[in-house]
Amino acid sequence: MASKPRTLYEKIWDAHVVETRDDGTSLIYIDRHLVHEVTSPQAFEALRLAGRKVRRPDLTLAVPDHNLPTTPRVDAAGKRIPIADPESAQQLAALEANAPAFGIRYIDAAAPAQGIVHVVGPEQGFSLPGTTIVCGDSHTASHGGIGALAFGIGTSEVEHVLATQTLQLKKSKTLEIKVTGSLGPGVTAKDLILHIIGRIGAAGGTGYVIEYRGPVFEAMSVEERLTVCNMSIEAGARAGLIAPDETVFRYLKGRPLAPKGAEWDAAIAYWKTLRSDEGANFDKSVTIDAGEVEPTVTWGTSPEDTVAIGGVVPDPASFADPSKQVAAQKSLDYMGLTPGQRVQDIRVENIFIGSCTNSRIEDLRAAAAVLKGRKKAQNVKWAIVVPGSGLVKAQAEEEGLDRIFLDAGFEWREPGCSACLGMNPDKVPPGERCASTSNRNFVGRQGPGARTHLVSPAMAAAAAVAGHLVDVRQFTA
Ligand SMILES: CC(C)[C@H](C(=O)O)[C@@H](O)C(=O)O
Ligand code: SF4
Repeated sequence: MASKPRTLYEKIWDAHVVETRDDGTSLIYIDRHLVHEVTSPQAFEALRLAGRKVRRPDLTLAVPDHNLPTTPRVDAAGKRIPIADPESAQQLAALEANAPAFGIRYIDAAAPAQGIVHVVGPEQGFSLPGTTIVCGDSHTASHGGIGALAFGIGTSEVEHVLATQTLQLKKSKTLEIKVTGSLGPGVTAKDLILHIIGRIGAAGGTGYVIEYRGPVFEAMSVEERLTVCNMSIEAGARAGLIAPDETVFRYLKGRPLAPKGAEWDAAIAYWKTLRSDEGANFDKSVTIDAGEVEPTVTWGTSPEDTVAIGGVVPDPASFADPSKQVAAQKSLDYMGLTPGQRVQDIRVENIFIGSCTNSRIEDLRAAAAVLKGRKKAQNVKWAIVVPGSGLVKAQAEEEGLDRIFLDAGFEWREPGCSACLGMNPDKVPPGERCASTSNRNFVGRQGPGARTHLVSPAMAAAAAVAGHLVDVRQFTA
């Protein structure tokens, strides 16, 4: 008898179940564990107190990213410049000490391969198709872009994975997001995922693992797929997945930690089986026409508060749900916006190009293509580009992108999370606006009182030149 058709999620899940208990929870084997400085100190401390070791240090990779200032990390003499903020300095010191003490592979803050953990994983070939990947970080969903079942966990779970290489989990439901047609010129993966979240809502994916399906995703580069899956968590989903294909295999081949030789051939043979079977059943399915997607921005304080660039700030009364009406009014008050205001009239004083959503080489190329030969507007006080990793930075410099950014009036920084969240010195001042390529526009996310508009890299670059949110297609037409 033919076996029941399974979704990609079910295939990866089945391959990792160690045991399932009567209450429906399962013990899942974890293939890869990424560790950063913010959510790991207590986990290591607990192991130390219990006298336990890390079960599989070889499957664990640590790299600092959140708290590091993006200013130079070594002085002219090659000496490390200490971090001024005591808490950040302490967390970095803890990771620097814990990694060698527990035998874990560590990428130093000043090493060329350092970067945002979700940029580093795929880049090093640590994140692989069909693996289970966890990290004490919600945007671990990113790695779904290479076909891994990847999701964020809490600090106590970080400890559990370090100690046992397993995790207790309940199986998620499956949500198919099918995108038909193709994206128009100037419309990017970021616009698409913002549009999707606008459609299904910030809780639309709660309880689900999303699989993104259709020709649009098949045509995407790995970088674009990572952008899409990165924001699955902003739709409330546990994880996001795109079936791995030749594009992914080509991307991974030869990466430092990817399999080699016969192991590579065996891996490819397995990875080719990683797609949802014909007739596999999803618990829910949503279809979106790519042709309807415009360059998209957010107007409020939830990633679901999206609007096409040609649109207007919505009237809270226009929402059917009374609680959404209240939330929208609060958002508008915080954002300093009025209903009916044209989105293109919203002036911005800050531009942030970076974060695990949009700091890979293609993102920087897209922004530089708009900025080439142009300058940021007078009213834009602060514009920074923060490459996702040292390798991205080096590649961009080789291509001369740094010159384009600097000539346009941008700062060119060291890799890290930067202004994506206010945990390091890169902050947007209170009451000011930022066109940001990051993934969260929450109250205070980029600093107390900061007002965030989420956009694609090309849209951020266009806003820098115009001094207000603007349709990038005016620049590229
Ligand atoms: C600090 C970290 C735990 C947090 C996360 O889990 O996502 C951060 O990366 C974020 O983006 O808000
Ligand atoms: S770049 Fe932003 S979203 Fe990504 S891990 Fe860092 S803080 Fe979280």
